[in-house]
Amino acid sequence: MKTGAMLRMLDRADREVMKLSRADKGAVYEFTHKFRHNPDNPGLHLKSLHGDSRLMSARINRDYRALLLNVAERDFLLVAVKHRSEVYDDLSRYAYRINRVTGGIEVIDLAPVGDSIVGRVVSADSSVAVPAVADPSVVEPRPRSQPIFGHYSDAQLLELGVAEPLLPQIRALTTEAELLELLDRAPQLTTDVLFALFDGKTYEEVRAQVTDPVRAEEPIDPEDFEAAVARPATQVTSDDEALQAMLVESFGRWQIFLHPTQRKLVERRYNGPARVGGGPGTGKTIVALHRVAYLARQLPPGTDKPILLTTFNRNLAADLRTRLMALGGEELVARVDIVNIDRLASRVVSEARAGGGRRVVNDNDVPQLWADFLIETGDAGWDADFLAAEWTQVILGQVLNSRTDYFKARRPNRGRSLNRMERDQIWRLAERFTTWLEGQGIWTWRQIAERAARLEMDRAAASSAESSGSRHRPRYRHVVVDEAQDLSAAHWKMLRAMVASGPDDMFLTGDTHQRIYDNHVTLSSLGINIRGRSSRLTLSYRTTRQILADALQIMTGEVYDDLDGGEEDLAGYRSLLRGGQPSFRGAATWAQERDLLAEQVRAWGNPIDGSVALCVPTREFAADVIARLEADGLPAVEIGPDGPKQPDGIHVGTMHRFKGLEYQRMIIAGVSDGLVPRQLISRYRDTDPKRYQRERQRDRSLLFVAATRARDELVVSWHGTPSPFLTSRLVQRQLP
Ligand SMILES: Nc1ncnc2c1ncn2[C@@H]1O[C@H](COP(=O)(O)OP(=O)(O)OP(=O)(O)O)[C@@H](O)[C@H]1O
Repeated sequence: MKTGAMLRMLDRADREVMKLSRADKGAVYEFTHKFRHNPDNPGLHLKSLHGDSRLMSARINRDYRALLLNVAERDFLLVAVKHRSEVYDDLSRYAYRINRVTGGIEVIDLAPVGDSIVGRVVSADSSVAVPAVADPSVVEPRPRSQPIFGHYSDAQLLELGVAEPLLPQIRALTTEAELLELLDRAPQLTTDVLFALFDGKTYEEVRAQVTDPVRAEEPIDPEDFEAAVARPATQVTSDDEALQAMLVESFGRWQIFLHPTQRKLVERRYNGPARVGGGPGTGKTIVALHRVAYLARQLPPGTDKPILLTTFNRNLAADLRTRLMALGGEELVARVDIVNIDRLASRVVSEARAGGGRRVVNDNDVPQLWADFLIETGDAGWDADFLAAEWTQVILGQVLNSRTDYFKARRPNRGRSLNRMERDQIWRLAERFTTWLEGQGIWTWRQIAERAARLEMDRAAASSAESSGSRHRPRYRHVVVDEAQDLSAAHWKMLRAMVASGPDDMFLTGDTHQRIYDNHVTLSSLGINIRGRSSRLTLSYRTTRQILADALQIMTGEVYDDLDGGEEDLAGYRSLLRGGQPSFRGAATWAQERDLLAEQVRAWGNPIDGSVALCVPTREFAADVIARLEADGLPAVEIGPDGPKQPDGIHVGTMHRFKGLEYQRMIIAGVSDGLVPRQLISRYRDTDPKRYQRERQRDRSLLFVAATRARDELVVSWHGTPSPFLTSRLVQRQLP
């Protein structure tokens, strides 16, 4: 006779468990272990409850009881952990239903709105105002008695996925405070739909952006709990190890509970390269990590590393390693090559001994090197900046083989066109420049990427020419790339050559709105065809709705690409988290602005636990801010190329350094005209308008990235005239 049982935990229950004392958490773990072994163990007191026929309770310890849904024979779902005094009192307060849209199991708290003390105090205040348009920062008064969702029929709300048992309460909502109270405990899809409608989205927009992405593909039987528990919309954990990590060790919810949209992307079989886009904080990196774990689970056993996980820079690669370790431990990490893209290229080059012992110089130095070269060789007539960009982006960037290739090359985003004679001159100059660099024993990361791409393409060609049993197998079975928007064409060519074309070969995550290095590519022209396999995440897990709305203002009027020649926007980008409005503060001078910063940090209680960061446009400003904080006796920690030098202290860094980081509170300072965007790009305004546009967009993205690192609070400050990226609506909110 079989004595064991399946026991899964619903994501909602884990929130309750996390609030328990260490000893009680331990008891929950013991309980789940025992229960799985034998639910009929008399010590567990498993029994049915009144109310819902599937609802049962079992004893965790003296004080706590587990509420379980019996989804099928010997198959249980832990839906809540309650103090024994609450278990019998409160049963009618909760309903357990299968959502007719997603097919997932939802726990619905039916407590009346206005029951909480906060709810009563706030909703009694008739001056409460509610926003009526897409920007939650815009507040317009609404008469107290008008129902908020009066324009929508029950059928419409249900079609959007709102939980049916909540309809009477939703109908009665008349104030924002009541809505917020209800949404605090409503199922996630209900919250998401109601917020979106409340923010002024149309019914059709909400259906397309919020509901459709989580809609189950098959028809839903609202009584079939066994099918429901297996759907991605029921966020559960089932294995002991995950549960133990949750209960005993510190863990991130992302390690266990994926949003249904995220899970679908992770577990899908793709017929070729796939791409996941989406705004900041929507969990693209999380999806990339889970995708790696998912792919690793399908691999035959071995000790090799058939999966490559790469990203743009060093600190992000280090962060991926840490998070992958948290997700799957040593066993998973052992099967994955985690390396940033430049280091990968440099490894390929050293393996082939193609580096010739040259020292690598920073790509930012290339314009100066070109200028030196032109002076030394007396070649007038060409602008060093122009040549530097043409060399890096077109000649090296596209891995052009010959002058003939260069004659034919497309030069997207490069501004002025070049005739054949000019191309001939540039090609020859580039050849001489390369020799000149070599003579000095130096080369650039761009050159390394180009060399590595060439080596890998040759390797792939050799392997396809050889018969089976070839020495040259593709390096990887799967390639997963995070921050894909920042890779250059040469990087893509190298990666393409490292993995054989086929199902699940490449998985890319990234957001072109966050492109902060000047790399623009069309993937299909590089042999990476993502057509029909491109998806987008839209729900931010990081930033509040208020921060997000202001960050989106920064992006006003700009057009972004989809890495494949088309356009992409942030439609549907939203958050369910709430907080205060970001503050905007202007000062007359930089010295006064620094005082403002110090005052703000003081107002936050001078927290030095690494939860606060200050972001500035240049290194000089960073040095000034560090000095100012230190004058106040505060430990300031610079964010270097490998991330913050220490976890504690107040972190200070330039905008570029903030990619991939997250802070509870952030100040972005020096957001002044002439600094953001950088003054020096104005020289391209007339001479090279396309370049001007590109550089301006890049600076805008830097500010957007910085603004979306803040989880709870954001302050933006400037001195003199504010940056043109701050719309008048934002500047008008300036504090005195
Ligand atoms: N399913 C989830 N459950 C809980 N937290 C999540 C989930 N998905 C993402 N997060 C959290 O949201 C935050 C942002 O996630 P992540 O870094 O993956 O976003 P991203 O889209 O890569 O952001 P960016 O584009 O800004 O780099 C992280 O703190 C992450 O832990």
